Amino acid sequence: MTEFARPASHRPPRRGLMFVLSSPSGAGKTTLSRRLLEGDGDITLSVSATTRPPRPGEVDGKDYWFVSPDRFADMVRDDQLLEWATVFGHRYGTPRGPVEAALHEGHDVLFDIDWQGTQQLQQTDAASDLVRVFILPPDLAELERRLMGRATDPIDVITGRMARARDEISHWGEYDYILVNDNADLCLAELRAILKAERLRRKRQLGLADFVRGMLGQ
Ligand SMILES: Nc1nc2c(ncn2[C@@H]2O[C@H](COP(=O)(O)OP(=O)(O)O)[C@@H](O)[C@H]2O)c(=O)[nH]1
Ligand SMILES: Nc1ncnc2c1ncn2[C@@H]1O[C@H](COP(=O)(O)OP(=O)(O)O)[C@@H](O)[C@H]1O
Repeated sequence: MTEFARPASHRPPRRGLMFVLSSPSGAGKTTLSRRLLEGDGDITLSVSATTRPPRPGEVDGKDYWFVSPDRFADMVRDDQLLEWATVFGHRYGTPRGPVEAALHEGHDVLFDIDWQGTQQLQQTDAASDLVRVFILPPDLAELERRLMGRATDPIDVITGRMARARDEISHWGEYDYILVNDNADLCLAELRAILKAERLRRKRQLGLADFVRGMLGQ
């Protein structure tokens, strides 16, 4: 097959996009986002702030910024969060500074946030930069098996997460893409395909008109 290759230096600069992953707890978004980030130098994770206590193995500043309720309230008051919500009795929010800096530099940003946060981002000026992906489990029994198998939460917390799963899933219609995470390799390949195609959208190619004019000598 013939490839119409363009040298990278001839590519017009691109506008960064906001890649949102939501799912009921346990469907696999943390696993998938880690793998997506590993193989892609153009996208960075938005590390959320949360008042939830760290799970074993979670690292402050990498998985989350673990903050006190008072600190979180200060961040809200000082408008340091792009969006925030209460989930499972704890507060979670997206620090504004790192996201704005990454987008400004033309990098994409990955968000692991719930439907409430996604709705809030949708209402900002950045709505046209949003790509919203919802990840479904194959079924609810498998979701529960994954939460149990992850073994990071006590049984009452797992019960709470299962109770909220239906509510989270009911928001699937607010997303651009719906994936079923049955086979993680397949789901990852689908995520990569979405990201690749979204990056090529005309509206994200800054300076495209100049690029084409230059090509045509106009
Ligand atoms: N709105 C919002 N939701 C968040 C944020 N960070 C995490 N969440 C959501 O909070 C929920 C609970 O996250 P977590 O306690 O890590 O549990 P997990 O989803 O089972 O790994 C998930 O639905 C996350 O997507 C955030 O910054 N904003
Ligand atoms: N496709 C899959 N098949 C089987 N298990 C999976 C799959 N994807 C994720 N898991 C497992 O399910 C559990 C929950 O995944 P996780 O990524 O923590 O979910 P979330 O971040 O959505 O809460 C983890 O133990 C993970 O290894």
